[in-house]
Amino acid sequence: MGKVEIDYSVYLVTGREFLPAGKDYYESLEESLQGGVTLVQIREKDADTGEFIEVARRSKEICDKYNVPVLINDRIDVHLAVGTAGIHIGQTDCPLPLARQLVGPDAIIGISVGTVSEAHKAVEEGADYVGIGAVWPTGSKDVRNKKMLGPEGVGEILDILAGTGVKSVAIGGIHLPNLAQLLHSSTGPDSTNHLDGIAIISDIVASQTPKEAARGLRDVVDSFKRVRSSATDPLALFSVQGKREVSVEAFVNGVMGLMDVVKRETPLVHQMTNNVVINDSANATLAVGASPIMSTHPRDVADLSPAIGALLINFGTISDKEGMLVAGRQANFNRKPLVFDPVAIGATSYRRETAVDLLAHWQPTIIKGNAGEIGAMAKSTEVASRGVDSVGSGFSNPGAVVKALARKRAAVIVLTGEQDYISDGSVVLKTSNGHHYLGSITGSGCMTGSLIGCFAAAARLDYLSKNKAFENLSQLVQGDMLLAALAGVVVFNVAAEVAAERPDVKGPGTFRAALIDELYNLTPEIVKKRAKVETLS
Ligand SMILES: Cc1ncc(COP(=O)(O)OP(=O)(O)O)c(N)n1
Ligand SMILES: Cc1ncsc1CCOP(=O)(O)O
Repeated sequence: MGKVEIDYSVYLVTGREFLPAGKDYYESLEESLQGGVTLVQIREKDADTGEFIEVARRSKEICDKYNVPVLINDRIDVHLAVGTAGIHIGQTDCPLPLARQLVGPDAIIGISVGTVSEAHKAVEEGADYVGIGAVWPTGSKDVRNKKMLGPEGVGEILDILAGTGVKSVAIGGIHLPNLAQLLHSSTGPDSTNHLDGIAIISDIVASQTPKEAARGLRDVVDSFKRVRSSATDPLALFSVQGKREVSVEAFVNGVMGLMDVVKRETPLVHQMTNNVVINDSANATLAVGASPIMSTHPRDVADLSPAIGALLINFGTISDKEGMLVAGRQANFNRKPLVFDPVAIGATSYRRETAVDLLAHWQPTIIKGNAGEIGAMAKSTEVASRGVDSVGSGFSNPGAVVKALARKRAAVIVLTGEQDYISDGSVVLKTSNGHHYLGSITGSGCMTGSLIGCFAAAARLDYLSKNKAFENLSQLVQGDMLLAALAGVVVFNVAAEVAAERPDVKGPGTFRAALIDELYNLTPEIVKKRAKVETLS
């Protein structure tokens, strides 16, 4: 007979105890199938054997109408009694080799894994698929004593599965707002090694409208898979109008265009930044024509999210972690660009842990840092940091570092320094503007982050004014975020050059004031004349 062909895209794990009041289980199951659930696991934690068999039998009848296979949680006897496609077992259930003997070669066996070594064992023992989790906290299972994997942990397990033929779903705390983040951030750098699907209890079962809930999840998974299988643009993290022209002229023209858009649209740029630079960042934002809002309270940032053009999270003084968690999640949910500036991330273990925690909860669109910060993000030992500064001579091949990190993180990476390197994982740009005074004032990197936020907001608005919203539902944001990052870097550095040349600028103090003036006075034509941009790939 052979194994049943399984589509793991949206895998419903049932749970009668999570149904909303008054909702019938079988009705909910059928609606979720109509919404696009591709696989169902019957999970009955409190039912007697007879009741479990009856629920599984009736559930299978409904699933058969939609050609959707059924698996049984834990209970091999129920699987055999009902004749389902297979079973799902946990680490403390019947050992996989014994389960295989009992169910035979054609049954599907899935096993839960939460560590790399469990994944290795699952591969060796011939699992058909693994359920990787828990990704995030969940109310549907007691996982309090287990380490939450986050998307990065899921990615580490996916690396083990590469080339083995073992399929994968992630489980635990997955909902529509964090789904695109999970899919992108768990994917390996070569873009082929991604989740086959997601396993869901509450987002579907606890919904009054399971059909819509399942449909929403399925649309995102489908578009993610479509984009990932496209040979032309495997990353496709954000939308660019038409095919990108990779030429210096096109990029500089694009920067000029975004300068106009910021002035015209005056986007609101929410900045959670450190208290050393807050005033300079707000003034730099105003100077280019955008509007800053520097709010930090978790309740306030959640309310703000729908209204903002972009969010900047700069954790220089890390005092607002709760607010940063909420703001980032909301930005992902509302599909607003999120610029992450992991200031001095390599300097302390608290900073590293905070970054890991933040990145487990939201997906940045653009990550900006100096060599020490990007080195820490890339887990490179080539460049170390001391406080907020980098030490050492820098990366031997900075272009390769930003490109690899962009692919790994599914984000645009900006490496600032004497030369700046920017990549979306496909194109690498190098810019060489700026002035040494920038190293003599505090907050120049932070202001660059703020401006990247302004241009990211503009890029999104520009895209939305010319295109339909979200044709590709797995994309995190719309608009050309590589261009936005370039604009932030070039505009800031060109303004610094112009400011430094002024006769009234005598040193860092006068330079700082002149910098804001020159950001304010900067025209696209000046940028065109002065921009030193190269394409490296
Ligand atoms: C697809 C999928 N992945 C993981 C689990 C969890 O299984 P287990 O660890 O056995 O815990 P229980 O579900 O039995 O509580 C799952 N059920 N499905
Ligand atoms: C069964 C299970 N195993 C790990 S997390 C989990 C619960 C998933 O439920 P939800 O989708 O509601 O978070």
